[in-house]
Amino acid sequence: MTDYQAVLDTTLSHIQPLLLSGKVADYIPALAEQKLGQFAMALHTIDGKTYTVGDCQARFTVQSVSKVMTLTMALQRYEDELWQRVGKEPSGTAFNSLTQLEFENGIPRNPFINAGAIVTCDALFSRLGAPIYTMLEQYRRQSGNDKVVINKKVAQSEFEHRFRNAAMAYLMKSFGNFTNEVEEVLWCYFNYCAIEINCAELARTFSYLSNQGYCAQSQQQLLSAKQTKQLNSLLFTSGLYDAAGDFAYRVGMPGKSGVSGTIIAVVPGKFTVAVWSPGLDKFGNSVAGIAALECLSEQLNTAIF
Ligand SMILES: NC(=O)CC[C@H](N)C(=O)O
Repeated sequence: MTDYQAVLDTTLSHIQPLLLSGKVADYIPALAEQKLGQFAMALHTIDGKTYTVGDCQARFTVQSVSKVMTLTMALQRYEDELWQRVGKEPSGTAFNSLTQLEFENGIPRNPFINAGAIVTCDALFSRLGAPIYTMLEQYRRQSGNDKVVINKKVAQSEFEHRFRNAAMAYLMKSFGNFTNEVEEVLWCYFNYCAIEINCAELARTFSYLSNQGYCAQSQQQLLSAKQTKQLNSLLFTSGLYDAAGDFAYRVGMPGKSGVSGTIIAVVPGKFTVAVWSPGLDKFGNSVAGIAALECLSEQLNTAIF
């Protein structure tokens, strides 16, 4: 039996020298208030045990990790139609790039870059009566904490500085790839990004990715085993934007990062792990977070390959 606690403890001592590396995201003023030097990591096994290290009480916003849940909820409601509106290919560009979107006629490369998540949000928006509340409730159920909230200050700050994301959404609208009111969908997207959680809750929330689509916490089959395999494959190729290849090489797991400094990663059939440390590299990925996952993967020797 693997001693996951020992693995996490070793990981923490390994990444200590990196805790002040990188820069906090400053293009969203409310996120710029995060302090360097913080770290938390939690691993949730498919038999329901959670192991933690670092400051697992600390709460942070999920940011782009929300894109995984948005896609999950959209896949519950759409079949192939969704893939007419968003692709499955790695983008090789920054998460907020506009150029490729113009060249490719308003069809984003994949659901894990901003344009792709925003169009997926638009699709979901068309199918939900109360899209923000429904999403929040889903996090509450899956995380096991019915007090999970949206950080309204972050949501508001993102909305006030929405220009790039708004440009993407309007560009998609101009190509006929947007159904609802742009501003309403953006507000919904920012609220999804601003859901506030801690590492242990986050690992539990995404435990279905390691458990063939089944969330034991909420007792829901969120996706079929096949859909889960497909989603993990897309995360592997595109979850870390234009650093997906480097992450695949170093960590060897499907993963998704967010600009709050969080990353989730999955070993199917074993566990989901969540890490958080706010210092980001130039791609917008947590420096200590990637190093921690690399260290974890080396110790366990259970990457998927
Ligand atoms: N990479 C990210 O985490 C980006 C999410 C952020 N809310 C944005 O839209 O810019």
